Amino acid sequence: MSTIGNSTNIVWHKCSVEKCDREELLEQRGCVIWVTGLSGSGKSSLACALSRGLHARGKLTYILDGDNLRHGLNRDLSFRAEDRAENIRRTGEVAKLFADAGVICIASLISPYRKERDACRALLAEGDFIEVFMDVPLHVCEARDPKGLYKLARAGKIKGFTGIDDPYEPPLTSEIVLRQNQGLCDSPNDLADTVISYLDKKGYLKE
Ligand SMILES: Nc1ncnc2c1ncn2[C@@H]1O[C@H](COP(=O)(O)OS(=O)(=O)O)[C@@H](OP(=O)(O)O)[C@H]1O
Ligand SMILES: Nc1ncnc2c1ncn2[C@@H]1O[C@H](COP(=O)(O)OP(=O)(O)O)[C@@H](O)[C@H]1O
Repeated sequence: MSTIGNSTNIVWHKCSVEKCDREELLEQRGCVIWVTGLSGSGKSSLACALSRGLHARGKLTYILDGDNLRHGLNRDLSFRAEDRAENIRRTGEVAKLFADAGVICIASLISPYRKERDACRALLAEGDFIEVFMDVPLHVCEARDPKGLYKLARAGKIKGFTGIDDPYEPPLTSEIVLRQNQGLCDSPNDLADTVISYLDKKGYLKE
């Protein structure tokens, strides 16, 4: 018997069908691709391009997008530091379940805090958490501003907006860093190809 969090007297129930069996069926390895970066850095665009690219190769993916999760699972959470931390924790746990199902799970959230991202990494086996840092400067994200949120934040109409008056802690040791090249950004499809090549090289797309 054990105590985990607030649950007491709970015992893990193991099934004879395991992750490796599901992976054999799917002909791929389950993992989490964690896409982090400022609002407007291209996380959702990359996630979609990646999902499309992998789908075309016959690989099963699922996207956990911050904005979308806040419509359901995380609808009770605000953008206060502790709620962002809980947002990331929950998403990390869900992503872990998808990876255990054998799915290539793409989580795209601002996830501004290093500590919480690293805690999500720690939930997965070595190598199964692949952090992708959208290293796009604030001024580029702000110029894009597709939802007009930076404008509102600059006008003081949104408080605690990441990059303006709320922190973003860039990753120090991401598996993949996607940044502009001589002031130009590759297209989402080209960026997705970089991630797909990484997955291929690491054996996550085994036929
Ligand atoms: N205060 C504040 N700060 C940052 N972002 C804000 C805020 N308020 C609303 N939004 C919109 O919410 C989207 C980010 O949600 P996330 O769940 O990814 O954020 S976090 O990981 O909990 O920090 C984010 O979406 P993206 O632009 O796709 O990143 C914003 O559109
Ligand atoms: N690689 C890219 N190059 C140029 N513009 C991009 C790129 N990726 C996304 N965008 C544009 O930037 C804006 C924000 O993209 P989005 O994927 O919604 O970012 P995020 O999910 O990080 O907020 C959108 O207008 C999108 O069309």
